[in-house]
This record gives sequence, C-alpha cells and structure tokens, in this order.
Amino acid sequence: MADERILEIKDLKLWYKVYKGYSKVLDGVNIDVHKGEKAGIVGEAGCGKTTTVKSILNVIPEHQYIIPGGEIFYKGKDILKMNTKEMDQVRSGEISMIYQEPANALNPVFTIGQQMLDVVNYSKQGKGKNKGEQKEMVLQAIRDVFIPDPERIFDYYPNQLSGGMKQRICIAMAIMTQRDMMIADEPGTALDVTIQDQVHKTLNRLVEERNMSLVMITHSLGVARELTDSIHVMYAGTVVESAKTSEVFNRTLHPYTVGLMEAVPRLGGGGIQSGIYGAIPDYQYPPKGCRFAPRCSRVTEQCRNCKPELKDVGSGHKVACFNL
Ligand SMILES: Nc1ncnc2c1ncn2[C@@H]1O[C@H](COP(=O)(O)OP(=O)(O)OP(=O)(O)O)[C@@H](O)[C@H]1O
Ligand code: NI
Repeated sequence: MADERILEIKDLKLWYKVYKGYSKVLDGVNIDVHKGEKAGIVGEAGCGKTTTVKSILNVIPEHQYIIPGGEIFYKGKDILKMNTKEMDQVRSGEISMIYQEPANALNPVFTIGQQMLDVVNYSKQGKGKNKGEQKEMVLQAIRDVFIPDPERIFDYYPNQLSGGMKQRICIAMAIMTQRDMMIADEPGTALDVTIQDQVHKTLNRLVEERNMSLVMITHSLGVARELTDSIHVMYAGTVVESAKTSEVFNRTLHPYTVGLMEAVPRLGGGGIQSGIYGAIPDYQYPPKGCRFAPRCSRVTEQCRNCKPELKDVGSGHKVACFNL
C-alpha cells in the first residue's frame, strides 16, 4: 500500500450537547486512510461510527455539538478549520457519502432523475455540460449499478423503488461524478442479506474501478473481512484496535476485538454467540480510564484510572490496551 495518506483523523473528540451538559461520545478517535485503501470502521451500535464519519463532512447541525479537540486532515488540510467555501468544494468534488438509511437520503417529492441531475449540476464535471450530456451522465450512473431500464427509473419517485433499488440509486449518486473518497455508512443493513450482498459487491467494484479510497462503516466483522483492506475497531468513541484486515483476524489483540470475533457467525454452523457482556457506558458519565474497563476480562487497576493510547505493536498493527 502506498504510504500517502488521504485522510488522517487525529485524536478527535466530539461531545453532543444534551440537557444539563455534554454526552462525551468521541473520546480521541485516530484513523489513517491511505490513497486507494478500503478502510472499515467496525463496532457495535452506538459506539460512534456514524458520528465519526459525519464529522468528516461536517454534516452534524452546528448547535448540537462541540469539538473539544482533534484534527481531521484530508489531503493534508484540516477539515475542521475550513471555511464554508472550502468545505463546499470537498463535498461537491472530493468526498461522497452514502447514508445509513437510503430512504431518508432521497427526497420523496422529486423524481430520481431530478435528484440525480441536481448532483450533476452541483459537481465540477457536470457544471459545464448541456442538458442532454447531464442526463446521459445520470443514465450511465444508473446503468453502472446494474439497474435495468434506466430511462424508466429516471422518471420514478423514490417510493416506486424497493429498498435495494433505493440503496443502489444512492450508490449511483455517490459515484456519478469522480470523487477521490467514498464514505459508506452501513450500506445495505436495512436490506435483506442477499440484496445487501449485491449492494456491497456493486460498491466494491465501483470503488476499485475508479481508484477511490473507501471508508466503510459496518457493525459486522464478517462484512469488513470481505470488503476492506484495513479495519478500525471502535468501542465507545475510541479506536481500540487498528490493522490490516488479515492481521485483525490472524492476530486479534484487543480484548474487545476478541469478543467481537466470538460474535462473528461461523461458517458451518455453531450459531451466533457473543463473547462480551454488558453495555456501552453512559456517555455523560463515562469511565475515567479505559472505556472498555467495566466489561473487560483483563481489567486491572491501571485500566480503571488511565486511558490507554493507541500504540503500534509492530508492522502498523495498533492497539489501545495495557494488558496484551
Ligand atoms: N445529535 C445527537 N445528540 C445527542 N446524542 C447523539 C446525537 N447523535 C448521536 N448521538 C448519540 O451518540 C452515540 C453514538 O451514535 P452514532 O450514531 O455515532 O453511533 P453508531 O456507532 O453509528 O451506531 P449505529 O450502529 O446504531 O448506527 C449514541 O449514543 C447516540 O445516541
Ligand atoms: Ni451509525
């Protein structure tokens, strides 16, 4: 993997404003993504995956949160310090995002074609083109995600499409104009397994064909294993383990990742078991030391008092734990 980094999230902290105080959700997130790399963010519900990627594109309403610390470098520039115009350029020409809920991402009162033309119009490539050329860009994008009869779909309203079709349209929108990075928040979780698999394959093929870098969120290590080059395991607003995908599976180090592995359904039966008991901590009153300490089988006094840093334990495999 080339060493050039396209995205560097450094010690990102994000607190949501809540009644009487703050919900201290992100507590120092560290993630590096190299050019052309497919990175997965994995962790259970509520661990802050969506919050992390939404902060990359600055799409959380401003009055809802504060960022007490951290940096997000995209191609070497700190996104958190960008003005509105620079941020617009990133959104319209650099990074595209597929949201968790495909239904919410599409506006029910406009046709698929109208919405896709809007994206073309807003983009670098689309602006100078005439109406016919813009429409052709849209139709090609619909073909690219293997939807038959794009001309007909162009005039459809979102409610005339199935969930899987909607998710594909979202992917089509995200790849319609050339971008260097794609962020996909659990694409397909709302869908049944076979459709989900097709959506993943389509996404994967397009990202590879276009040489894009991918940040993909999933709560499933199994999905991450199939689709990513590297995995960043999140627990309660921190990255606890980070490595090449094969490393994560062959040399699982963090006790939380070990627990997640036990929850991966095994081929050949055995069913789903969870190796981790308990729940994610209350973000308003999080544990003082390691956030995983209350659920950890290897917990010591040190873990309860100090927060372990994410440290390289060799060949880029990083772990945040005192007791490996
Ligand atoms: N606007 C908000 N205000 C207050 N709390 C919020 C807000 N948005 C999210 N949260 C809280 O932040 C925490 C992390 O949420 P987030 O959606 O980032 O997690 P996630 O890992 O993406 O979960 P899931 O797998 O369910 O999508 C949750 O406890 C959530 O309730
Ligand atoms: Ni989420």
